Amino acid sequence: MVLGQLGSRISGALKKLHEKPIIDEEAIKECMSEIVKALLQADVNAAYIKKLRDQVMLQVNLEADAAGTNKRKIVQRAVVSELQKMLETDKKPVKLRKGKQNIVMFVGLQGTGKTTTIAKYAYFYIKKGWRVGLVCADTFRAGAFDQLKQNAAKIKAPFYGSYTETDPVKIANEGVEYFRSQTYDLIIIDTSGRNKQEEGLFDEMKMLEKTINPDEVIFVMDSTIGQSCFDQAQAFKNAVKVGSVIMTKLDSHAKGGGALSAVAATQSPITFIGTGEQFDEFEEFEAKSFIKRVLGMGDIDRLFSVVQEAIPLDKQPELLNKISHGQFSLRDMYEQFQTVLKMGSINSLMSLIPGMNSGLIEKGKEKEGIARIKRFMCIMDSMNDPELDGHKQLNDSRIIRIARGSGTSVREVNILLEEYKKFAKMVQKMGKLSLGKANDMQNFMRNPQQMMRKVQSAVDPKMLQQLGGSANMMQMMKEMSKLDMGEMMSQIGKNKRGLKRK
Ligand SMILES: Nc1nc2c(ncn2[C@@H]2O[C@H](COP(=O)(O)OP(=O)(O)OP(=O)(O)O)[C@@H](O)[C@H]2O)c(=O)[nH]1
Repeated sequence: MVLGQLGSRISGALKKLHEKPIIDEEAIKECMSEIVKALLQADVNAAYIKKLRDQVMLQVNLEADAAGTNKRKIVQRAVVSELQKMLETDKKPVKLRKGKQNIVMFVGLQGTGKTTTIAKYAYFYIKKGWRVGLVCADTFRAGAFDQLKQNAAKIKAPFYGSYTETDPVKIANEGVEYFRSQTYDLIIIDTSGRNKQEEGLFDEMKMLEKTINPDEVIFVMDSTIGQSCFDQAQAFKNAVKVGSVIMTKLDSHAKGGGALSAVAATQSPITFIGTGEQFDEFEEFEAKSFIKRVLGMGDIDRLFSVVQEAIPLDKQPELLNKISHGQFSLRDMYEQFQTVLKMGSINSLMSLIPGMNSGLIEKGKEKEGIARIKRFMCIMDSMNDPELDGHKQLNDSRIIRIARGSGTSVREVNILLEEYKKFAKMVQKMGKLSLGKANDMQNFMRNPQQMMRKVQSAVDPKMLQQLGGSANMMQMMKEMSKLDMGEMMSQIGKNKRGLKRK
């Protein structure tokens, strides 16, 4: 999780407060002083920190007199709410609509990660089924054309640009017209950057904005400069109609907290954050969810919507039914792999679960895992229907043929079949425990210890270890058991209705 260090220091200070036998003024001051230090180190503006501290103390003093109020809870609630306020803006970003030809222009200085971010942003919409076209109107930097073209090829998006044309306005116009005529949902324009803010850049941005009249202008900001983001964001905002901001490189620097709060202070809504160099290292930003995740409090609402978006609504009952009967074919495994790939980063998914350590799977290992899943899927693409549905066993000659057809090796096909057997066995055991039935999920929440023992006997020890061991699973279940089931179920209902509308 981005800003993990800041989050663990704040949650550590709150935890220490929870452990104190008496919560007096001194204990609260001590807790707040640790939080203040952590925020200062993340480069958050001192005036903001002072406001946050004063507001928390005010809340404690106001509410503590009411009978039965728990000071620990008041402090925690006030800290979360003040951090949230610090990252929120009243202004809402433009909502793009599929089916409408949305034109989005990206602006930002050189090296901030603009071109990479464009590919991430396009990929985000392509995964949702949108038709996205990319236009390179950066005629300033020599390598810009090739870089965007290569990125476009990687995400399988069409690209428009010219090696020889030097007028960015002309290219942008032609590119927009080209994708418009082909009824694309989203047309993204990459524009030039400069090493520093200068009039030449702003004049070019203004000309482009006037000519192509974009629905949205997105400013890409490098978060590693911390608080200085304020001046830069303000300068771009004054030059063109910046509707929203994407912050990059939040994975790589301690100053991220300062950068986020500084941009929010310009009243520009932050819509996404970049958390790595890969195209799926990109997260939607929503202040409350972000704060809860940074503090290890999870975000169950978002977890439900992510899972439900990934598993099609009509497939959900079918899947539960199959698991509860212990059935699992190679085709089911293929579909599960598809779901995992659609859900994006496993680590960011983990951070949505309360109490779950989001850095559980090392970064490099996660990528290896995804590459392996993709190879397994290639192998399964070379199988025929009876083999995928478990109606026909694979003999040696078929295994050799499948390995050749998928460009893999016999050894890899055998590894896949071994993995499949382990999965199928686990599903069979889960079926016997009826873990898949919805009402048993409630027992799961109510009596985590008993259910934990059942899970331990069903889950492959290696997989359990990957999830942080049984102690971590236990903690996660305890946290989940604290949640209000009624609220969770109603949330599922809400999300289902939302999905049906699409
Ligand atoms: N760690 C990390 N690196 C990133 C992120 N986003 C982009 N980068 C890297 O930042 C560097 C600069 O990114 P580019 O996309 O080339 O920068 P740019 O802003 O398009 O540059 P110009 O086209 O010159 O304006 C590249 O090495 C990217 O891989 C991020 O979220 N995290």
